[in-house]
Amino acid sequence: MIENLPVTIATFRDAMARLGAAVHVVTSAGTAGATGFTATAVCSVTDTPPTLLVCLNRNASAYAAVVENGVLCVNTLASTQQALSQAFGGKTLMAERFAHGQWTTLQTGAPVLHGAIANFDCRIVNVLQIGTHDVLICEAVAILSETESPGLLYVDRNYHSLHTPNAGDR
Ligand SMILES: NC(=O)c1ccc[n+]([C@@H]2O[C@H](COP(=O)([O-])OP(=O)(O)OC[C@H]3O[C@@H](n4cnc5c(N)ncnc54)[C@H](O)[C@@H]3O)[C@@H](O)[C@H]2O)c1
Ligand SMILES: Cc1cc2c(cc1C)N(C[C@H](O)[C@H](O)[C@H](O)COP(=O)(O)O)c1[nH]c(=O)[nH]c(=O)c1N2
Repeated sequence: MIENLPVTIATFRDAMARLGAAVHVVTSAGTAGATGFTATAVCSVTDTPPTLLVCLNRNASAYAAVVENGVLCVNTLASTQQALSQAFGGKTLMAERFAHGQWTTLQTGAPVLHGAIANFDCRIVNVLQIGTHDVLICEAVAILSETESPGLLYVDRNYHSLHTPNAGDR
């Protein structure tokens, strides 16, 4: 039998760090005000109806406002937008986070980031509590997708560009 690692928070995080993930700035606005946070725990659930999930730590400063607003926008970052990931990734004052980037709105009023590779404007339709996190089940009501720019990848605790070299670059 192969010797396995003890399952601790550290071994779980070290193993999870090996998984590459797209980086998103998840924003919200409404009666509780504008808020946002960086997330990699985002996943497609079903296309009928078009549904994503977003995992949000209940200790995050954005948590209460996101749940009260009941809407959010998943802004999937381009490789040139690493500074936004850092600004929304913790500790920065909320007003300062939105000083980075240019913002508009679509259907829900959640801030929509200009230059993202995709924007999913969503209503939160269900919430599951799992441990420290809420799993937000989100139905997309409007989408923008800009396919030209390479995406931003987070893996091994570092950022990378998802630029795929074409034949001319090799
Ligand atoms: N799902 C999440 O809540 C999540 C995901 C990624 C990063 N983060 C946070 O971002 C910061 C930097 O992360 P890092 O990747 O550089 O190093 P890290 O060692 O804190 O995390 C490594 C990996 O473990 C997972 N992870 C980390 N914290 C988690 C949590 N509380 N719940 C579930 N999964 C978690 C993520 O996949 C992460 O990429 C940390 O504060 C981390 O907690 C949180
Ligand atoms: C690359 C990367 C990826 C993630 C995060 C961070 C970073 C840098 N964070 C953490 C989250 O962005 C951070 O906790 C919030 O911004 C809350 O910080 P404040 O409580 O506002 O300081 C995060 N948090 C969360 O609840 N779900 C997630 O999927 C992620 N993913």
